[in-house]
Amino acid sequence: MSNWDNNPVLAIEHLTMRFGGLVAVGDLSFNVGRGDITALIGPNGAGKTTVFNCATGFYKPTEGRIVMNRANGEHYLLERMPDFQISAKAKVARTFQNIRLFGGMTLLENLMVAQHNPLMLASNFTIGGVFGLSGFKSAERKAVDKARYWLDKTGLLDRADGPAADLPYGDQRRLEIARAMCSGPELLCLDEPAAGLNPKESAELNTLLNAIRDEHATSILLIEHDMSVVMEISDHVVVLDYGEKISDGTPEQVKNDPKVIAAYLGVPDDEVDDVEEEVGL
Ligand SMILES: Nc1ncnc2c1ncn2[C@@H]1O[C@H](COP(=O)(O)OP(=O)(O)OP(=O)(O)O)[C@@H](O)[C@H]1O
Repeated sequence: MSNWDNNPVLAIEHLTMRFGGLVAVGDLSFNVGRGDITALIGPNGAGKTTVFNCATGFYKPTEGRIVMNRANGEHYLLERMPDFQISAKAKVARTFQNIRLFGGMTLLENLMVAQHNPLMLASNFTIGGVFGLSGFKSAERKAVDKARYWLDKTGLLDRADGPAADLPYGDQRRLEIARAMCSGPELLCLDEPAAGLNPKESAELNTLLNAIRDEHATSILLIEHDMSVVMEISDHVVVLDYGEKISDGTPEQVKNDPKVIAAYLGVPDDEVDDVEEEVGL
């Protein structure tokens, strides 16, 4: 039995999301294995971002359940939780397809904002911070250390005090990942992390994601169009087309699935062999 069936960190169960008459996601079920890198792939408009938006509290699904199984044995039904609790309690963090950093803030400040919840608690909701109580000071020191750790891990430490908006695109993408990691997630959801990266940056991203999985007990669910990234680092691949799952398995299984090839080439299943021969696959 596969790790994702045996030990799921996230279970998507019969998820449906309708926008008026449009079914963006229809009766979708799949698991994300604990400790796996899982890729959610599919042609444009297949429903990938909608799944992310449902799992991270941006959309309330029309139907279905999304269950987060934390390592401490707690279970959370994400479709019932507001987004700030999904991050704080269920320990799910995400990045966006279009980068959303605070451009006018420094890199370090961006990572401190991500730790707002523990800092607010340590400050007794501001009072402790204003009077400089020791509990707050120690929490603040820990938050700075954590921010510096992730800046180092993402190769951005030497720019810690510069504005985020001045970073090149690839660095901004890594800063978004560092910011998400500062919230201590057990599941990290990445929406097209390799988009716009050059081959060297893509290879560095692969190393970073492997390190996050292996050294920080964080499972990863990513949406990605770059097949070199997907095939190289994923343990598990789920393929969507028109809001439905058409394939689910190891990268090798999915790569050779005629339904997947047909969806990507935009041809019916029974014409796949002919088209493959034509394009030299
Ligand atoms: N807020 C919304 N209101 C109406 N329709 C939406 C909304 N969000 C998504 N859709 C529609 O749902 C379908 C799935 O979109 P979604 O963005 O989830 O696809 P995707 O697989 O992430 O695509 P891409 O790879 O292009 O990012 C599309 O037809 C899209 O137009």
